[in-house]
Amino acid sequence: MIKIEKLTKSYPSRLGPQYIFKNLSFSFPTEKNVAILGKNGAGKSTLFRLLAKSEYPDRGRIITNRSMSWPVALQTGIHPQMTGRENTRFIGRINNVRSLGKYERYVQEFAELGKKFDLPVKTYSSGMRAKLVFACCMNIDFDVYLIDEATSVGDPLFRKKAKATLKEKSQTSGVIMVSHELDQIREYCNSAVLIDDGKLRYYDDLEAGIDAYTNPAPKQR
Ligand SMILES: Nc1ncnc2c1ncn2[C@@H]1O[C@H](COP(=O)(O)OP(=O)(O)OP(=O)(O)O)[C@@H](O)[C@H]1O
Repeated sequence: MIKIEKLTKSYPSRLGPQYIFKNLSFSFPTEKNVAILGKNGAGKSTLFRLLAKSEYPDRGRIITNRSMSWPVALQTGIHPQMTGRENTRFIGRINNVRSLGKYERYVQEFAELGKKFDLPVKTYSSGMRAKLVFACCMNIDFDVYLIDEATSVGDPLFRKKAKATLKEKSQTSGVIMVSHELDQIREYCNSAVLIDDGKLRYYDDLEAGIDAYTNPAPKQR
């Protein structure tokens, strides 16, 4: 169960508070993989951050009994001064990974960083950092993976592996995905939530959701 209850979220601005969601209530289906759709600025990333609890609402709450990954592309929780290995252990610990040694070995192998796994992350290229975060996330068994453009991680070889891993996860766990790439969405999702004007509309059929997103009905004046 992932339930949004009477949630309000705004950001301060010079024009006064900008409301993204006002008193929003919504239930995510748990047996489906959900694509979050909406035009630029609709609030997809904001919703993602709220789901991941990396941001808090002004009012209201999100209730869930499912474990959710952090949004992979955000790279939150990575400490530049710490090495890849230290970051891996830290992430494992805060996510209650049982066998930290095994987790560390899996991440090291998956991330393909070689000796640099023992160097501070601040010395990594952006692709290396992204690979580390992706490896840390995919090697934890979450109920739901929050995916934001994550399959564009790394070089083409790594990307192939990232896609295959994500495909496997999408068949055994839940996926909530934000992407403007419809091909990517079709690969991992089978339903959609369309954000429009601060409201969420659920489409049990992905294609119906994509159609509503790409061919919006004219707005009433
Ligand atoms: N930290 C912030 N401070 C102020 N305003 C913000 C902040 N983050 C987002 N916003 C505003 O909230 C609204 C929703 O932004 P969000 O990034 O969630 O949209 P999005 O649907 O993910 O857009 P895109 O498709 O362009 O990535 C936008 O109007 C944006 O300007």
